[in-house]
Order: sequence, then structure tokens, then C-alpha cells
Amino acid sequence: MDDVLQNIMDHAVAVAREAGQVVREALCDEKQRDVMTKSSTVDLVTQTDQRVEHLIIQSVKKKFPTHRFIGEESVAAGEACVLTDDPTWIIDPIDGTTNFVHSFPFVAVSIGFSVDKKIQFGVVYSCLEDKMFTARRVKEHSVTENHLMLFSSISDVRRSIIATEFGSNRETETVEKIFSSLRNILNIPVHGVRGAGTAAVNMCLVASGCVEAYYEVGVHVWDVAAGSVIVEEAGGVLMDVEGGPVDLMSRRIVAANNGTVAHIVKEIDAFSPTRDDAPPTQ
Ligand SMILES: O=P(O)(O)O[C@H]1[C@H](O)[C@@H](O)[C@H](O)[C@@H](O)[C@@H]1O
Ligand SMILES: [Mg+2]
Ligand SMILES: [Mg+2]
Repeated sequence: MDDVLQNIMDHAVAVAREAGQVVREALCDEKQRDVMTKSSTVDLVTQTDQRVEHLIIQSVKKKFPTHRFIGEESVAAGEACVLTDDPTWIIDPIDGTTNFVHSFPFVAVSIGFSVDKKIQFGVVYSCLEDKMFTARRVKEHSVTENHLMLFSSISDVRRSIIATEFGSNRETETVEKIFSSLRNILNIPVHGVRGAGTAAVNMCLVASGCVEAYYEVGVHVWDVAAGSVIVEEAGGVLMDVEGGPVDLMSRRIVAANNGTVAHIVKEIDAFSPTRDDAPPTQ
């Protein structure tokens, strides 16, 4: 199985790189950044998101015809978001669409691969930085092209930088919760709060030791599937925002180094968005 998995992962890396090239080219063409909206007026999608997801799925289908997919834009188009035991590619074609639309320079292609409902490997290609982050759920972990994972050993949360995002839900109650968590964390006080505008890159920043923790409520499984392995294989931990094991379908995540995770969880004003795998409402 090892060689088989490596073969699949090699394909994921190759197709992520190909997808990244499409994203870079699209950035120079305003038409390809024309905005459409999904769950809210600030939940953006472009024809490039759809095109890149199609490219990845078609490429994988040719090589691995029995594999299944959970893709952000396919789910937006009505496909079910159900993780089975079958080999499944979990794809975010452009993580950081808002960044892409505004040319804010952090945009990633994120691909997680799951078997038996466990993510086996993750590939995050931060395509404007041209950084490829990969990790496989075995002891080995690697970040190609010399992007070494330098995991943070800081355990004093007051010396930390915490990454988070504001998401795309602007309901008053949600915004209140987001700011309540942010206020608690700033008041610790931490050295700083940052956000790259992409969950996948934020998780790679944890794995690289650039930030001590990342948390968000409102993410989707395609935002965090790949990053989850990258963080864990770098030596980090994943947790639910109220403590306890993370559930990638729950839309809640904390990814952190060991020293700060407990402190961060204490400060988050948690809430529960509709799960990714909830049955569709009629
Ligand atoms: O750009 P996306 O693929 O839509 O992912 C975004 C997500 O929509 C947003 O809610 C999060 O705050 C970002 O961190 C994601 O990466
Ligand atoms: Mg995303
Ligand atoms: Mg996306």
C-alpha cells in the first residue's frame, strides 16, 4: 500500500502544481476573477475556482477511476459532502478566493486524501509564493523546495502569534462571537494576531513555526483536510475549539504547537455552524 499511496501523493503534488499555474495565470486576467457569490454576499467564487476544481478532478479520474471526491465547488453545485471509507480526494481548488479576487498574495491549492475516513496525506501549494507543503501520515514528513518545517517550541502563550480568520458569515451573533474570542486572545496578551486569508496557509504557518496556533469556526473540510496532516506530521496538535478531538466535518478547528493549544482553547467563544455532512434541508 505504501508505494500505491506514494504514487497517489505524487500525482496530487503534480496536479496541485499544474492547478497553481492556472491560478497564477488567471490572476493577470480580470475576467477570470469576476465574482459570483455563494452562502453570503462575501462568500466569493470565480470561474477560476470552478475551472481548477474540474481540472484536478478530471486529472485524478483518468489515473484513479474508482476514487471519490469532495470538492468545494462540486458541493456548492449540489453534490453531497459525505466521507466514506473509500479513497477520497478532498479538494479546495482555491483556498483564499477573496485574496485571489483582490490580488492579496496568499492563495493555495489544497488537496487532502482520505482512506477509511482518515486523512492519509495533505498537499498545500501556496501558488503565489511558489511553496509546496506536503505531509504523509507516516513517520516521515517533508516540505519540498527547502521550505523546512521549523515547528515552534514556544510554550508561553504571551510570546505567541495566533492566526485566525473572520470567515464569510456576517450575522450579528457570529460576528459578536468572533470578536469576543479575538478580544480574549488579544487580552492574554499575545504578541500578535495574524491571518493569511487562507485556512490552508494558516495551517502551514503553524507547521512552519511562524505562528504558534491557528483557530477558526466556520471553515469547511476542504479548507483543513490537507493542513491537518501537515500540522500533525510537523509535531503539532489538532483540537476542537472547546477541547477534545477535532472533527473535520464540524467546521471548528484549532491547530497549534503543544505549548499553546490549551491556552487558546480556553479563550475561544465557541459556536456550532451547520456541519459539512449535515443532510440537505428541503
Ligand atoms: O477561499 P475559500 O476556499 O472559500 O476558503 C476560505 C473560507 O471560505 C473562509 O471562510 C476562511 O476564513 C478562510 O480561511 C478560508 O480559507
Ligand atoms: Mg477554502
Ligand atoms: Mg476555495
